[in-house]
Amino acid sequence: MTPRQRLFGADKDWLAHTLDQANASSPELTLILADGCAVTLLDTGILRLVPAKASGEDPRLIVSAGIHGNETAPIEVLNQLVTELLDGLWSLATPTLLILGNPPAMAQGERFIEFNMNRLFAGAHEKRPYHDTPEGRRARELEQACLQFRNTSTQLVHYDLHTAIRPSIREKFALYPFVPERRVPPEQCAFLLEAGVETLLLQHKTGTTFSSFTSVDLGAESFTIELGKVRPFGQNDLSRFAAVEQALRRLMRGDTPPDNNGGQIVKFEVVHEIINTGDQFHFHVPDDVANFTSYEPGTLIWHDDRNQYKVGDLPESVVFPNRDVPIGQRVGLMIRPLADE
Ligand SMILES: O=C(O)CCC(=O)N[C@@H](CCC(=O)O)C(=O)O
Ligand SMILES: [Zn+2]
Repeated sequence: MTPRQRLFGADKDWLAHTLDQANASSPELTLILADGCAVTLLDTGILRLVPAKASGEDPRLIVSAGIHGNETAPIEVLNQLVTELLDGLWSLATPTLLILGNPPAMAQGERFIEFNMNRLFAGAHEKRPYHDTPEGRRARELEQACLQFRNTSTQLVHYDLHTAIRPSIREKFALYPFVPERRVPPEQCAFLLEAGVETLLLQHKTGTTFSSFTSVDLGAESFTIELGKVRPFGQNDLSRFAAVEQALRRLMRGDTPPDNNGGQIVKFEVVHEIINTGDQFHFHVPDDVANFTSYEPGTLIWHDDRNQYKVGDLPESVVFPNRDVPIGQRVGLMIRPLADE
C-alpha cells in the first residue's frame, strides 16, 4: 500500500478523506515516509508533518484553509501539496501543521454550519451560545493543535488562506493582526510577494479570528490571506493560485527564497470596523461593490439611531462589505493607504 492509501484509504487523497469523515473524528495515525518524514493524521482535516531531522528550535509553519467551508481553492492547493509529499515528489524540511478548518461546512459547500468559525478563536468559543456547537468545538480543537505544535519553537508562522465573497479591485491581499508595537518583518512581505500577494492591510485592534489567535496568543507571525473569489470545489481556475502553491512548496522544502527584485508590498491601515448595531443599523454601501472600492471624504457609510460613520478627511475604501451578519458582528472594514512608516 502507498502512504496515501495507508493514511486515507484506497483511492482517496486528503481532501476526499476529510469530506468522507466530515462529521466524524478520525483516530490518530502516524506513518513514516521513505525519507524519514513523520506524517500524523491528528484528526479529520489536521495533518502534522515533521521532517526526519527536525529539532525543537526549528522554525515551524501552520497553514490553514477551509475555516470557511465554501472557500475551496486554498483547500485544493493544500491537498495538492499533501499528495505530492506523500507520493515522494519532494522532501519536507520545515515542520508543518496543515489544517482544513471546517470539514462539515466544506462537505455542504457552506461558509459555516451554525456560526462563523473565524469569529470564535482567542477563547471566544468558550462563550455562550458557541461553546457546545460544531464550530465552537472545532475552534477549541484547532487552538489546542496549534498550541501543541508550537512546542518550544520561538519562530512560528501561520498563513490562514481564504477567498473573498466579493470581487476585489486588488485580487490578492493579506491582513496582519494587530499586536501593539509589532511591525511586519521584511521576510514576511517578501513571502507574500512571492505568493502573488501585493497588498497588506494592517489591523487596528485585536480580534477573534484564527490568525489573531495565533499571533497574539502563540506569538506567531500570522496573516489571513485572501487569494481570490469564493467558488465551489472543482470550479476554481487553479492557475490563479499557482504562485501561492509554489511559495508554500518552496517554504516547506526549505529552499532559498527567490530574489524579489526590490518589490514592495502596498500597505493599508484599517481606520474603522463597521459593526451591525441592530434594528436601526443602515449600511449605505450597495451589496455588489468590490473590495477596495473608494469613497470620497464625507461619504455616509452607515448610520443608526445614535451614531453614524462618514469617511474622514482622506478617501477611504471598503473591504468585506456584508450586511448579512448577526448583530454585533463585522459588516466591513474601512481602510486607507498607510502614511509612511
Ligand atoms: O469576503 C468576505 O466578506 C469575507 C472573506 C473572509 O472570510 N475574510 C476573513 C478575514 C479575517 C480577518 O479579518 O483576518 C473573515 O471575514 O473571517
Ligand atoms: Zn474566509
